[in-house]
Amino acid sequence: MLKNSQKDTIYAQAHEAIGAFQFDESVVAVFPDMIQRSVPGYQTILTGIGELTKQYSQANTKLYDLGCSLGAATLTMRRNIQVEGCEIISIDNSKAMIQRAEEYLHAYHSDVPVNLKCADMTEVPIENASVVVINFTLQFIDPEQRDELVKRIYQGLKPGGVLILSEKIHFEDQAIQTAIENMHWQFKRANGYSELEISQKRSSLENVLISDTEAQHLKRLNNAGFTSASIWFQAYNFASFLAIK
Ligand SMILES: Nc1ncnc2c1ncn2[C@@H]1O[C@H](C[S@+](CC[C@H]([NH3+])C(=O)[O-])CC(=O)[O-])[C@@H](O)[C@H]1O
Ligand SMILES: O=C(O)C(=O)Cc1ccccc1
Repeated sequence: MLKNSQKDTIYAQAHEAIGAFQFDESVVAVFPDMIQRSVPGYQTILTGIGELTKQYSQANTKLYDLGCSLGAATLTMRRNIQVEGCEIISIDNSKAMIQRAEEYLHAYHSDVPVNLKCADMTEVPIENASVVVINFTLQFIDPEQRDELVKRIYQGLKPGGVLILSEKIHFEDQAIQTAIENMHWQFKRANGYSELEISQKRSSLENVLISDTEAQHLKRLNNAGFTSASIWFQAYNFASFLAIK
């Protein structure tokens, strides 16, 4: 039986001390609601991942969803593969996420095999890949490990393969940062989050979600070997990059 997703009220009550944000069972239970109400453009990005999968998946290759959570990107990739012999490898290091993702993915039939694994994405080999998706997860990886991971992805991609990387970003210019961060908080208020919920979640993400700027991302992609790389979608401080090998 597929469990229904619940409304996110995790930070609705006042807490004396706010612990570091974790992808545990309580977050898993509310995750679809949480991400939808917190990330502007999330649905549009999933649609774009489907379109790019249609364009760039190559026959007899692997597609990766690194930091898959409940498998939302995996599902849209799986629906859009139109070539033979593909396999999707979906990785998350939260056991609670992977268990629930199994239920979601088995709820729909598909001929494309999905290999769901509970593992650290920095330790998973990437090989014979046509499409690699990292949808809002590089931001949770130790900044010192990011360059190496993106390099390994470049090396594991076939010529003509793509990396789709979505991230919360910040801005070098403090006035721009303040303006755009305020727009994000306004988006959350409009989606029913209270001031208390917004500020407590913000504290819990400190030192957990460590964002880069657009320039840092593009430099990392270029240094890894990608000569074609650009933002293809942005809503406030949430951006998605496309890098083509
Ligand atoms: N080292 C790691 N290795 C593997 N997974 C990790 C690691 N660190 C964190 N995670 C996992 O990365 C996911 C990030 S959520 C991705 C949304 C999804 N992509 C979506 O399209 O719905 C984004 C967000 O919550 O902002 C969580 O499930 C973590 O357990
Ligand atoms: O909620 C936020 O402020 C975010 O930055 C996005 C987010 C969404 C889901 C889990 C963690 C962070």
